[in-house]
Amino acid sequence: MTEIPRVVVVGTGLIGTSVALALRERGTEVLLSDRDPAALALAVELGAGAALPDEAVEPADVAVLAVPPAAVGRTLLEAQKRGLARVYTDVASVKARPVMDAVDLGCDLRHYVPGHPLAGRERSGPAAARADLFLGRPWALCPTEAASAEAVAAVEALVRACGAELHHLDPVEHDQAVALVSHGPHVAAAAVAARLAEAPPVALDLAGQGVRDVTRIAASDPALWLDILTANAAPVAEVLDAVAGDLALAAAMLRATSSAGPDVAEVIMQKVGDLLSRGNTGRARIPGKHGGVPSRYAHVQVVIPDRPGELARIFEAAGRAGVNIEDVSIEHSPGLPVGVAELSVRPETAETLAAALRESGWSVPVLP
Ligand SMILES: NC(=O)C1=CN([C@@H]2O[C@H](COP(=O)(O)OP(=O)(O)OC[C@H]3O[C@@H](n4cnc5c(N)ncnc54)[C@H](O)[C@@H]3O)[C@@H](O)[C@H]2O)C=CC1
Ligand SMILES: O=C(O)C(=O)Cc1ccc(O)cc1
Repeated sequence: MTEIPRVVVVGTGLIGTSVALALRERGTEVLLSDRDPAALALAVELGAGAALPDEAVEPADVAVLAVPPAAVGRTLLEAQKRGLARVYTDVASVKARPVMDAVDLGCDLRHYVPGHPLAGRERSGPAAARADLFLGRPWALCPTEAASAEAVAAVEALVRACGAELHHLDPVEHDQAVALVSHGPHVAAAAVAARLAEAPPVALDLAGQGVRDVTRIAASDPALWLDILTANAAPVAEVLDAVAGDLALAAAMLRATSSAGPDVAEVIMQKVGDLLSRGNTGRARIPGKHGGVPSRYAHVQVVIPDRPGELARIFEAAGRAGVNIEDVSIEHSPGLPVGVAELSVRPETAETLAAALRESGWSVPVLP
């Protein structure tokens, strides 16, 4: 029997639907609600749970509010008025503002445990949801002093059921931390990606993995991120000032070196070298860099020629081998004759798939 038999999820976008899918796998009964009927219908179709009826329901163990930060306070108030659950949590990327809103609106703080999973994607909506999104990822809980021990324990059980790692922080400390590790980097990624908006095709054709890595999160929903940045403005501004300072110094040094003699140029460039070295140090301090994020799937990489129908043929070959493809991503640079498809499959089927694809003529690197 699962520790949390019944959960309500309000907001069936990327995060709400991912939470619901993760809990469904553990046998939790999930009721779903969203003001957007299409988002709700798709989440239900994906197997994330059943639609919350309009009439009164037996209170769930926990209600997860997975709506944008500015909507958390009001959504909490409405959910508590309806008596949707015994305990409430949210997943918003900022914590101090939603807590303040909840206080100002007179919400019941004893049964509210603010939370934030540090896992997500650059895509929104239920279609992007994944049951394994939170596996091994940090999930911050920021209970106020008013929160009851039982409420905290219930939300802790929900976080563990999603496979995430618990971190307890104060809301203000949380917001400063995420300014550094999430919100500041987001704006920096957007600034780098914005350079490409008007870049000539000849430059874009040369884009490799580096620029893709640095700009991936720049593809995120601007409306959601405006909400996040508005709610965490001062801490993010501080991080951006520091990044801008480093960039301005690097630009000044690069400009100076082009007109300096070789000896002076070497001294000037040392400043840029210092920044690159500090970058190495900072990057090395990110936990989990060796193990990466745990995933329940094995990943089979296939080199695919850039011609119509190639993916369909791979799927057919996988089907003939009796292997179900759980997910697929493609790395492909326009103009290059080949790309790499990464097929996510259950680990016990990876060798079968690799062998079947090799037999049909595809190049499949040896599995790790
Ligand atoms: N996108 C990400 O990678 C992450 C997002 N978060 C947080 O999770 C929350 C949800 O974000 P996503 O799932 O990415 O967004 P999303 O846009 O995919 O989903 C949000 C859903 O909430 C619904 N919604 C909006 N206002 C509502 C309201 N007042 N009442 C009921 N439903 C409402 C929308 O219709 C939408 O279906 C946000 O607070 C965000 O800060 C947390 C971690 C990661
Ligand atoms: O896409 C990613 O890798 C992210 O890290 C996304 C993300 C966005 C917002 C959050 O509050 C937490 C994580």
